Amino acid sequence: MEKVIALSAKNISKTFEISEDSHNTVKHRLFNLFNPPRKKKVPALKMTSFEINKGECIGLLGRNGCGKSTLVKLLAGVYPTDTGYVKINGSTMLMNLGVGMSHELTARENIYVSGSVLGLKIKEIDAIFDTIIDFAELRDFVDTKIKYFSSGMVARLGFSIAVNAGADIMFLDEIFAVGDMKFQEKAIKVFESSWIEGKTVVLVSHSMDTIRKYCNRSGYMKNGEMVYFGDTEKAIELYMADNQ
Ligand SMILES: Nc1ncnc2c1ncn2[C@@H]1O[C@H](COP(=O)(O)OP(=O)(O)OP(=O)(O)O)[C@@H](O)[C@H]1O
Repeated sequence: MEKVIALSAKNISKTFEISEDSHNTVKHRLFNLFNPPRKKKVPALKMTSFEINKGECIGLLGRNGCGKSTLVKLLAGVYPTDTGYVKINGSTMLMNLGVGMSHELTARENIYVSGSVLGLKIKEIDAIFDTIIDFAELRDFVDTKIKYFSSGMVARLGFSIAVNAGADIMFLDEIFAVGDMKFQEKAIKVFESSWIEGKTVVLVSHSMDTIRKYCNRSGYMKNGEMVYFGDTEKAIELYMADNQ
């Protein structure tokens, strides 16, 4: 079968500038009038390029803070890149714990907003609305603002929207940590039975079993750098060596 490119990242990078000392009280500000807060640059993603083919499931591995979430946010267009560009062929959706949800809106409103962002028409959202609510097991909370939800409930709603309204390219950041054990089993079942087929997936996970099971290629990152992008077993080997 001919390969179709779903996503191509060319020379992308991202550096954050953070203030080391916030000086946020009046006293602090007065005493530090001539001593402004120090800025620190965090190179969260150093220059990298790669391509992902349609239908591939790509794993992203690396220790805490190595830049995995920053990379998926750049690919999904949540952050602009400092350099280079990301070319996307299809609709995208980023899923992690609660991202993209507005806490001032109810579950119902969030479903309509997320569905519209994914390009669905109101009628199309109407058609999948009940399935989303039932899968998330949130029937009693349809018209409750999600700021009153537990983090697991928000995550379940996000997962259910992603499963039922899903985009062509899915960025899944530690999704199997969503909800309680019963929900996790359900999430894995739906991921395996229907979802992974035909979708392009970028999967961030600290679970080697998950990466090994689903990903044909993987990226291994260290200190903001994509050290390796290719065979999953090799990426796992490098990650394991980094954890010694
Ligand atoms: N919005 C932000 N503003 C400033 N610094 C940030 C921001 N987001 C991430 N960083 C920094 O960028 C670096 C990479 O963070 P990132 O969240 O991408 O790592 P990660 O590999 O996803 O980590 P984890 O496995 O813990 O989720 C870290 O040093 C982090 O402190």
